[in-house]
Amino acid sequence: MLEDIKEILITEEEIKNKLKELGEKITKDYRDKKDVLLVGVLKGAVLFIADLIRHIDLPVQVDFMAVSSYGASTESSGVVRILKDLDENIEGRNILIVEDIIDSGLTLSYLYNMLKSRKPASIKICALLDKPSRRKVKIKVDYLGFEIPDYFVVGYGLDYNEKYRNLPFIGILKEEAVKAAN
Ligand SMILES: O=P(O)(O)OC[C@H]1O[C@H](OP(=O)(O)OP(=O)(O)O)[C@H](O)[C@@H]1O
Ligand code: HPA
Ligand SMILES: [Mg+2]
Repeated sequence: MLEDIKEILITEEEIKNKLKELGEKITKDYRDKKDVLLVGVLKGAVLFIADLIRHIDLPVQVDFMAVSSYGASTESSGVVRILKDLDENIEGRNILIVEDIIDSGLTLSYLYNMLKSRKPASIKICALLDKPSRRKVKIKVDYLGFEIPDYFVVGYGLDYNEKYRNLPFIGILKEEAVKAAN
């Protein structure tokens, strides 16, 4: 796996420090809110949400949605497929969507609008990575880890063709590795 990585963009240590910062900010902002539900977006956000909730000092609940739009490509198909919906009703609840990356923005824009139509009390977005140079639709991010340049990145939950999710850092994939998998 490591031989397919061109460069480490964000180290394990940098991720750890950022999560602490984000968790503290979320704890402060949501202190007076009741019924806070974190919605993790599978599969990419699994590592992020698992580590982030350990830094949130509030009685939050967690649910997941599974969506997929990339498949075995480095370009979004533009079609967001819902593979698993939330288990619970979100009407009147305070929703924080937790995503690993905002690239074209198509996934989050779709999810945000869909969840908003279910009448939550509030809805905000927390994303570990933002690649603004590739944006196709406007997204307002409330909590952001890192802004990154236009590279296809893997690790810490992010995959290419379902591989590399278990790397502990965020790395740039070598172009040969992209070709080899196709
Ligand atoms: O802003 P966008 O261009 O829509 O890209 C971001 C989305 O793409 C990836 O998901 P993917 O479809 O690869 O599913 P996965 O999380 O299961 O890997 C990523 O985890 C985000 O959900
Ligand atoms: O750079 C990326 N890496 C992995 N998955 C992604 N989904 C959107 N952008 C990316
Ligand atoms: Mg993916």
